[in-house]
Amino acid sequence: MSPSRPKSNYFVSNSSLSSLEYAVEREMTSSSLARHRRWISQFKVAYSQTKPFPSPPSISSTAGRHNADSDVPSGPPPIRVSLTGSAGRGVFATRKIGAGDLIHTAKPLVAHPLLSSVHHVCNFCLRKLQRNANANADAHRATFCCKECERHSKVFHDVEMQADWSDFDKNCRERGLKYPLLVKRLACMVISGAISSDLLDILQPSSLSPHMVTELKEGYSLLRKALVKSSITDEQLLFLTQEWYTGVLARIRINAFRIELVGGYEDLLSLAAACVEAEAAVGNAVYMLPSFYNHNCDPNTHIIWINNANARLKALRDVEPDEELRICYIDASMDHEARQTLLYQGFGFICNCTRCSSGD
Ligand SMILES: C[S@@+](CC[C@H](N)C(=O)[O-])C[C@H]1O[C@@H](n2cnc3c(N)ncnc32)[C@H](O)[C@@H]1O
Repeated sequence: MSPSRPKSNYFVSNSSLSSLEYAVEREMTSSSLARHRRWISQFKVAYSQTKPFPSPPSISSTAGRHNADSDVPSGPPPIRVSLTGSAGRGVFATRKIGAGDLIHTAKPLVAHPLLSSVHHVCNFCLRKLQRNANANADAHRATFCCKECERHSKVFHDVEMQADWSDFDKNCRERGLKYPLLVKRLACMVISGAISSDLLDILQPSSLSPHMVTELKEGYSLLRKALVKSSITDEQLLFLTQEWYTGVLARIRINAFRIELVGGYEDLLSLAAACVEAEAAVGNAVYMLPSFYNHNCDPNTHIIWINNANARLKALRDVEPDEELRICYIDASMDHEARQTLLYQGFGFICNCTRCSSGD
């Protein structure tokens, strides 16, 4: 998604699913429920077929002092997904939530490091590596922060390793594209049998400009070529049509999060440096539940990443039961006109939040 959302399942826990499903069902009329049954069942598929990022290994002083999962509340998250009046589906509080409370965590459906970060972060969870991967090591070998991430990455890594991605990556690098990398990873996950090719269908797609469609055709052709040249069979590639590629990219564009880690003191310093020097992000990821959060320029919720791509949704102020939880997709410090332009060009809507309505 560019402009990137606050610069993102594997998901919440399994136990949360039943309560989420219950909350969704309770809110829907029978006809809208029928329409949404498909995505409810896809929640189940995704929950059962994808593995969550593992808990971080023991925290070292250089990796930061926070344990991203240490204060994860137990039990189902206090939210439900239902239709809003004017912004499609949204996430609502089911009870009072206090300012600063952790609402829920979410693990990526798919994550990928930026090409400039591949040797600096874990190829699975995007955790910063203690030391950069050995520059002399095989440039094609992915790096992982721990054995567990290496094991979990089997859902895409074995397939990724069979193909030569140099042309595909070169195209992304030259054009500054990051979302095709997520599509490539998803395609490898489908080929390995870890996910179904329609996993992202429940997410809202963005519309694509003619320029994007042209760019996309090239990305599709390079992806297909790389896989066809490898030992992947024609049968395994049946799903990989241009229509599939376009549908996935259109959903990623509007639902992906740009991940900036705020681990420890060192990360804070590098973030500060990145503000003036270069890219602060380490990668991009798509989640399920966080994709249903709508935008507000004065949000009551925010999403943060501490040590890795596991997202944490936190309340910024007290939230009442049934109040919609909204995050800010863009840099809220921009002026009114810049925010409106970015939201319209990136997400296709005109923001009429209280702040925008007052011209602030
Ligand atoms: C990430 S999705 C959010 C979930 C989405 N409403 C759904 O039904 O899946 C982003 C899309 O939601 C809608 N949206 C989000 N915030 C909005 C807002 N403040 N006003 C109008 N539409 C909004 C826009 O269509 C936007 O492209």
